[in-house]
Formats: sequence, structure tokens, C-alpha cells
Amino acid sequence: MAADPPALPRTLIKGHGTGNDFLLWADPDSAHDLTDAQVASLTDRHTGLGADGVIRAVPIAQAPEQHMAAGSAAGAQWFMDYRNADGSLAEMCGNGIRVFTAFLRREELIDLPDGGTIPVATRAGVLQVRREGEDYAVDMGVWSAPGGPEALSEGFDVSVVVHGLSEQRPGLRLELPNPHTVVAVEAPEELDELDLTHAPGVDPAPEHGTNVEFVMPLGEREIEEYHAAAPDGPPTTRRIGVVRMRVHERGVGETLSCGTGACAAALAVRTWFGAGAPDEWQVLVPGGALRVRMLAEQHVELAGPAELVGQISLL
Ligand SMILES: N[C@@H](CCC[C@H](N)C(=O)O)C(=O)O
Repeated sequence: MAADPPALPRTLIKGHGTGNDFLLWADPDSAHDLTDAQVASLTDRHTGLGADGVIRAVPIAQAPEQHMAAGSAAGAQWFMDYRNADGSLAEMCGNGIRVFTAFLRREELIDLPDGGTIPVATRAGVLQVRREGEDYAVDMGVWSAPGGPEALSEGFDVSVVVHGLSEQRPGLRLELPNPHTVVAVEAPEELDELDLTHAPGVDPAPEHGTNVEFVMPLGEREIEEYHAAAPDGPPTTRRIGVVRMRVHERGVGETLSCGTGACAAALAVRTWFGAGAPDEWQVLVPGGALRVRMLAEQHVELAGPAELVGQISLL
């Protein structure tokens, strides 16, 4: 006889990062590890509460075995159990981890002063999250290209087909470590006209599926920065790249934003740009703007807002 599904949590918090929205709950005794069907029914936008994904906060001592040891060794108190809207597991969620940290603060489950950093255990390993006022910046760990150096020097390793583009386009696969395929469009109208109501076709099809980002590089801008130590002094200027992006997420559909996708978009455009490309990028998504910065040793940092909008009691 099939086991009964776990009880639903009584109270959930709704939050979003640049429009990528989540339902979150704390699960101190790991009593609410929901089935795929329960997640899909909670996230349904008509018959449920509606969200792109769910995030369960699990104390590190209750985390799945493979994450418990690494999390404890790194001093992480909490494991982020992220699931897509259809209930499937993903390795990481870049918007989710910022919203998760804001949630832990709101519930007083962590103490994180402005400028402070905490380790968070995820399926992608333990990641460091820094608070910047009400924004958060995350060292997303090491990125990789499954197609290897050859794909990076060619700039693509798959073909992608989607309604709204006249022909198949080359795409570049990147892992953050969840799978992404980044495709360039030629004009802003082309980006606006894409039909992302169905998953784009990727050939050859990645074994574990893929998120697909369509990007329109917008060039470079100079930004001025004033310094707290010398507020009346001249600002320093630095160059950033700017890119627009739309995304179809694995296990969800089109979303207003994807944090790991923004990192993949910046990395792909930087690869196509070649030598002299900026190390910092602003990624404009339908739900807002994210910042992506290249760090040493093939790490990338994602920064942006995290907003908690309400508390929901289930009937
Ligand atoms: N929205 C997320 C990515 C969520 C996981 C993705 N759908 C997958 O299956 O890999 C983000 O902000 O990174």
C-alpha cells in the first residue's frame, strides 16, 4: 500500500526575486517533505497558491545525508530544499537563494547584519551569501561548460529551435551547476516576439533537460562610483556589459527571471565578446535587473533583490 503523503505546512511565505516567485516554509522536524504532486498543486496559478517553485528550509542536521556533512563542516545552519513548480529537483536556484536568505532573516532563524556573509547548504554545495542592505550577493561557485574548451572557443555546441525565430540558432551549454543553453537573438523585436509557451527544442537534447535563455546583448556602459571613504572626491568609473534576457525554465515554463540563467547569459555573451569583455554585467529580465560579476577561479557572483510579500495560512 502506498504511504500517505506528508501533511502540508500550515503557514507559507510568498516571496520573489525579480519576479521569479516562490512559496517558502520552515521545516524544523523535516515533517513536510512534499510529494511532486503536492508541490505541483500548491504552485498551480489557478487552483493552488501559484509560484515558479517552492523552497523548504531544513535544519542542517535534518538535511539529506549527502549535504549534511558538507553543510556542517562549512558551518551552514540551513539546507535550501528547492523544487521546481512541477515538483522536480534542481541543483540550484539563484533567485531562490536570495529569497531564502531573506526568509531565514524574517523568521529570525539566522542573524545576518548588513555586509555580513553566511554559508547556505544547497544541492550545488555550500554557497556564501552576503547581505547588501535588502539585496543579496551570492558566490555561485564554479561554472562549467559541458562542451569543454572547444565549445567555449567555438561559442556554441547545440542548435535550438523555438516559435518566433525563423531558423535554428546555435546555443552554448553552461552549468551553474544546473543546465542552461544560451541563444543569441539578432534584434530586440525578435526577443519580444518569441513564443515561450512551449519548451524550445535543443539538439542534441541534454540528458537532464535544460533551461533555455534567449539573449540580446546591448553593449557596454560606463558607470560612476562614489566612495564612502571620500564622498566629496571624484568618482571612479568602470565598464559593465548590458544584456536583455528571456528564459524558459526546466520544470516551470517561461518565468520573469532566472538567477542561474542570468549568470549563464552573462558568461555566454562574455565568451562571444572575446578578449577585453567586461567582468561585470547587468542582466535585464522581464521582472527587473540582476548583477553578475566574474570572480577568480571560474566563480561567478549574482546580486539582486529579494522581496517577501505575504504570509499564507492553508485551510
Ligand atoms: N529560477 C531559478 C532556477 C530554478 C531551477 C531551474 N528551473 C532548473 O530546473 O534548473 C534561478 O533563479 O536560478
